[in-house]
Amino acid sequence: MSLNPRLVKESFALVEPVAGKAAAYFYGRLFSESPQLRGMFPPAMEVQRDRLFGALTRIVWMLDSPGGLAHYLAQLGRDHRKYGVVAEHYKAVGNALVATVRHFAAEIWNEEIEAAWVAAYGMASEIMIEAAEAEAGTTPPWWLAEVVDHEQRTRDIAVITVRPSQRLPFLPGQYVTVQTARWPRVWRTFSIANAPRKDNTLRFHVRAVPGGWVSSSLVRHTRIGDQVLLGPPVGTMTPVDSGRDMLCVAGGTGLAPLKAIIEHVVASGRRPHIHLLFGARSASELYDIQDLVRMESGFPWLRVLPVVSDEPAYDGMRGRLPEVMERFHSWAEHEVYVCGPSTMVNETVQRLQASGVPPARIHRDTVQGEP
Ligand SMILES: NC(=O)C1=CN([C@@H]2O[C@H](COP(=O)(O)OP(=O)(O)OC[C@H]3O[C@@H](n4cnc5c(N)ncnc54)[C@H](O)[C@@H]3O)[C@@H](O)[C@H]2O)C=CC1
Repeated sequence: MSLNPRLVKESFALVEPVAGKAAAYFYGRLFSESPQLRGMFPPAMEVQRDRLFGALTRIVWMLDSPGGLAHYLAQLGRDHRKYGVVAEHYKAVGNALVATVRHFAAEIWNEEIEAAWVAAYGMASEIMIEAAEAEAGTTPPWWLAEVVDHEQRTRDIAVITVRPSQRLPFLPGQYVTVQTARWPRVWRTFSIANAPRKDNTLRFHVRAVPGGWVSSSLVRHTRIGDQVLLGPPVGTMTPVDSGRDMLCVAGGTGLAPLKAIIEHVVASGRRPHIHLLFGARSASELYDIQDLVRMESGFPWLRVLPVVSDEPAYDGMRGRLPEVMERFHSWAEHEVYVCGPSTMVNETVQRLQASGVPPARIHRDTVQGEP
């Protein structure tokens, strides 16, 4: 059996347009064949279904770039330790996955395509299992952390500081999954908003989104002294030490990882010029501006530029972030970091590329928020 990315992609193209149905079919197969696995998943499966497809789509489209894929799969494998996943569970998942693609790509299905899927899944699961096993014994599958600070910055946004009971090593710009006592087995991702600290604390910028179980629980129902669980750090938007000046474009709580990156650069002793565009819908939503102004006054090479999009009376820089960004000089020589709502990130990245910033100097990450 050999890897055949073309056959996998061609058959997956028939599944993608019916992603919702396919995910439901997949979990139906999985739980009917292995009912003991149901308890590992949250009671409500909607977000889980989207995640499955998000990950699967990413894997399928990355099959031609083995280096990036292996890195992604290794992170995924390490992250899955927190669910209690062990090697034998992968077989059940593989069977359900192949059955699902066979069902939805029935019109073109043949032995060759089946072999391509079995080979691709075998390769992917092997990398995930090996990465997970390599960490067993040295790194915990998840960390217990105590909430040591909870600042309500707006009605919906809180800045929360936690201290894990064991050291949690991470790189500035990475994110972790968080589980609260209120919603067992429901994990949501949040970026760590600080560079690694001696006291081992981590900060999160959390907006309670409508229908967001974990975010609402963190913003509205969590108090100092409460405990949360954290998954291992993941993400590839980390600072590049190229010596170039930097542009950071932050939409709302997408500020979190960019603040960690800036904190890291400031502490490194390097002196690049950093422009931080921090966008919010209204002035009152510029929830971290005081902290940022403090950072700016301690590091003269940092310029914080608050931008407000939806408040005509705002007495400062107004407009949509991707457009405001273009009012300045060219960013073609900068290292650029972008984070926020996905539509904002996509448009910002497109405009940067169109204006001549090479893709390799544009750094972004795809963090899945709630709901
Ligand atoms: N909390 C965290 O740790 C992290 C959050 N994120 C993501 O960041 C986002 C933050 O959301 P909110 O704070 O609710 O932001 P928001 O909806 O309040 O918007 C923040 C800024 O982005 C701009 N914006 C929003 N949609 C836009 C669009 N379609 N085109 C151009 N500009 C647009 C707004 O004008 C505003 O300046 C979420 O999608 C979240 O998943 C990403 C990484 C980490």
